[in-house]
Amino acid sequence: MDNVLEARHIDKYFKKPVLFHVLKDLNFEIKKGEFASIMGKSGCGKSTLLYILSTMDTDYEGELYLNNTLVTGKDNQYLSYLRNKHIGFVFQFHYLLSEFTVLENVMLPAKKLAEKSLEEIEQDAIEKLKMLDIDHLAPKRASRISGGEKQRVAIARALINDPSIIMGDEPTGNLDSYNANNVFNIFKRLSDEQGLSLLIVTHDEEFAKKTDRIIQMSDGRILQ
Ligand SMILES: Nc1ncnc2c1ncn2[C@@H]1O[C@H](COP(=O)(O)OP(=O)(O)OP(=O)(O)O)[C@@H](O)[C@H]1O
Repeated sequence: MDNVLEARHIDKYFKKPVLFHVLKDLNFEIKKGEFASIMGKSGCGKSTLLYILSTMDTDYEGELYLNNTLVTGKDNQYLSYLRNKHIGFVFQFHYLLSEFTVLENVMLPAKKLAEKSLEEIEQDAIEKLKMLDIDHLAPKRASRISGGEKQRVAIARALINDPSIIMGDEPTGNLDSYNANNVFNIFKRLSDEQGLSLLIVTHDEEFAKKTDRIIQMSDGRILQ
């Protein structure tokens, strides 16, 4: 099996203020190298699903597999390690540390993982920045670069531990069409050339149409 991510019978309830069945028997998988998008009206459960798939929310029913390993029921320490090693995140807002340099920001998740020397981590970070054509930004403070550049730095940071999958919540939501297209092209290249899997929540239909597959959600379900 070549599935990077597999969701089986995922149900989620919010218990307050009233019992609310937000995700209803979701089943799907993301294959190695697949570039998928999740679309659906506001409030249909996209972000809730992404929290579960990224192992940040463990309060759900059903099973979640990452790289064919069951992650449901594992303890927080294991999940935190798993997230850092196998999942790269890109959000609508970049969450870079503004007083740190671009290079330092990209290095952070690898420092947290602590599996390589600082020299190796720095080399890896420069390599990721080169891959995204922004190595010239390495010494700049994150507060001193443009919005489009910040999002590319956030992608470099998401790639630093060579994850199996990139998950994004509206990663182009805050960008103009030129920079949004740029981000799409980077994702496409990562999937085509490096076999990286991507799962991106988006409201941008043009973006979604160009991905390999649109997972369409409505009222907590996946439409076939
Ligand atoms: N912590 C919570 N407690 C109770 N209800 C919640 C909670 N978080 C979200 N909801 C509700 O669950 C539903 C799904 O929310 P979610 O944020 O997943 O939607 P979404 O599809 O990502 O929306 P958007 O496109 O606007 O970001 C919404 O009706 C929301 O109000």
